[in-house]
This record gives sequence, structure tokens and C-alpha cells, in this order.
Amino acid sequence: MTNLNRIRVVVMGGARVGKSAVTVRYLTKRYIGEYSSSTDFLYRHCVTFDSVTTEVEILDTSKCAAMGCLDEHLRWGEAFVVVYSVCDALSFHDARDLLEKVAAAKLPGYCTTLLLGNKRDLDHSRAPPDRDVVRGRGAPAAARGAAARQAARGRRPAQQRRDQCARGRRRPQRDPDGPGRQASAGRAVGEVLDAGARRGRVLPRGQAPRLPPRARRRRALGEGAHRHQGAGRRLHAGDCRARHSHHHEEGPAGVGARRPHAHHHHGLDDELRGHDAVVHAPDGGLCRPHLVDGHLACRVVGVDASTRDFGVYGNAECRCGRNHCASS
Ligand SMILES: Nc1nc2c(ncn2[C@@H]2O[C@H](COP(=O)(O)OP(=O)(O)OP(=O)(O)O)[C@@H](O)[C@H]2O)c(=O)[nH]1
Repeated sequence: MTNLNRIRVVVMGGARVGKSAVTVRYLTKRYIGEYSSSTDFLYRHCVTFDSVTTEVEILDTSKCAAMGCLDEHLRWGEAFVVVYSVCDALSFHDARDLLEKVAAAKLPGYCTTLLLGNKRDLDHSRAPPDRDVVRGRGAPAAARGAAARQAARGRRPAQQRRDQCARGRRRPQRDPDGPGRQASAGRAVGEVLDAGARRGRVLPRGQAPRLPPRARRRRALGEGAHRHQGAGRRLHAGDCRARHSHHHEEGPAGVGARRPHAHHHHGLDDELRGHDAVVHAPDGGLCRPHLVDGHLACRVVGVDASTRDFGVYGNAECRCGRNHCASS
């Protein structure tokens, strides 16, 4: 049974998609460009919402598929943040595989997953996935995943998009299915999950509500929906998790503190750029975190697309009353 006052969150995803950036941003409110990325880190963090404090343990994974730690992480975690880069189609397919593994390993009612499209500041370089593949047509899941990866690897334009993305000079990608609409990997991933017989729906991009300026100020002052405490004490973790890194140190001041060799990514400031965030709620529904009567409606762990914040939001039960959040 899930302990509601403690949540174990695993941050997973393909290589270099920004798992550490997102995690450290959450813990410190800062964006830091470079991290030691070759090891896993476990952080402890407390969040208070409606006078209830929840302890959040966050495992920032790295290369766990290669290290053989994935099954251990799946057993350990109660919530999963699956990160991909919006300009890397391969990372999208990796995310899809990971979501399938989470779904296979966990009873749907007992874990929350959040799919997060990172690097949206490189939105102009989005790499749209193969739509037939993401809609789940034609082949069994494993074959679809393999075919998609193969297709993505073999496709020169995709490679070119990634190269151009890295150089940051690609023009907006148009969605072939919708004239004038920009392709959205996040929307497509929603379709993947939808196709997986889940009954939720994903709000179109841009529909996630923004907090009004006053509410944003209140939130910044800690009077809003949640408050962060004791950011980022690193804990000892399991055998395959590192216990030392020169980039991350024990103690609240150590995590995310700027190092002489840590530099901001070109063009980025302390504000981490936006994300796509699609929540796979414990009941199997899908939604973005959204506000109802000024409250975040679903209890999710991850990025609030409206505030670009990342945390534990809302109560255990959803208050939005929408079908995709209704309990089964
Ligand atoms: N432009 C941009 N770059 C980002 C963003 N997030 C992360 N990066 C960059 O992406 C690179 C990888 O970031 P990390 O956080 O180390 O990625 P990771 O997924 O933890 O990497 P591994 O653990 O090695 O798989 C770094 O150079 C970051 O500066 C983002 O939102 N926008």
C-alpha cells in the first residue's frame, strides 16, 4: 500500500534528455547546464500541501538500462517521471518503451506516471515521431517499438533535425496531418497512451491554464498551493546508485549550488524553459495538471505545465470531476 506521506519518484528517460536538469531545477529552482551524468542520485525533499507534509524521494537515474538497474527502480518507485527531449525522436521512443515497462511492472491503481517533453526552448527543432507508430497501428508493441527506433535511426531527416537542433537553428516543424499546426511530440505521446486503452484524453497544447499574475506571485512567496522545504538532501541509495559525485554534495546547500565548471546552457537563464507535461493519473486517465477553483486538480508528481514548476500537486483525490480523472 502506498504511504501517502512519502512518495518515491523515479526520473527516467533516454540519454541526455535533461533528467538531471529537471530534477535539480525542481530541487533548487535553478537551471544548471552541466551535471555529472554517469550515475544515479537519490534526493530527499519535503513538500507541504494543505498543511500536510509529504516526503518526496527522487531518484535521478542515469544509464539504468545499460547498468541493469531498471527492474530495481521499477520495484522501488511509486511514481515515475519519464523524460524525453522534444527534439530527439529516439528519446521519444525510449520514453514510450519505459512507459510500457512501468505499466507492465506496476498495478495501474498504485502508481502515477508523468511523461515530460523537455527542452521546449528548442521547440523550433521538434522531431515529430512517426505518427503511425505512435498511434499503435499494425504491429505488436515490442515490434512497433523496435521498428520505430530503427526508422528513427535510419531516417536522415530525423538525424538532420537532431543535428540542427543541437546547433539551434532549425525552423519550425510543421505537422503534416494538420496544416499550419506545429507538430507536438507531447500530443503524439498522449495518443500513444490513449491507444493503450486508457480512457483519458490529453488537453491540446496551450490549453493548460496559466495562473494569473497575482496567484503566481503568491505561489512564489509560498502562500500558494505548495511549498518546498529542505531541498535536496542526497541519501544513500541502492547498490547501483552512486554515493559520490563532485557535482552533487550532501546537504541542502550542496545540491545545485553553482560550481566553477557548471555553466548555463547557451541562451538559458535561471528559468528552466517550459515542458510538455502529460500525466498518467493513477486511475489510468490522462491529463495535464490543471486548476479548478484555484486548486490544482490532480495529485501528480511532475511538472505543472502552466507554471513550469515541478512538484507534488493537489490531494490524493482528484477534484476536477472530469471523466479522465474519475476513479474507476
Ligand atoms: N536547451 C536545453 N538544454 C537542456 C535542457 N535540459 C537539459 N539540457 C541540456 O541537456 C544536456 C543533458 O542534460 P542532463 O540533465 O545531464 O541530462 P540527463 O538526461 O540527466 O543525462 P544522462 O544522465 O547522461 O542520461 C545538458 O547539456 C543540459 O544543459 C532544456 O530544457 N533545454
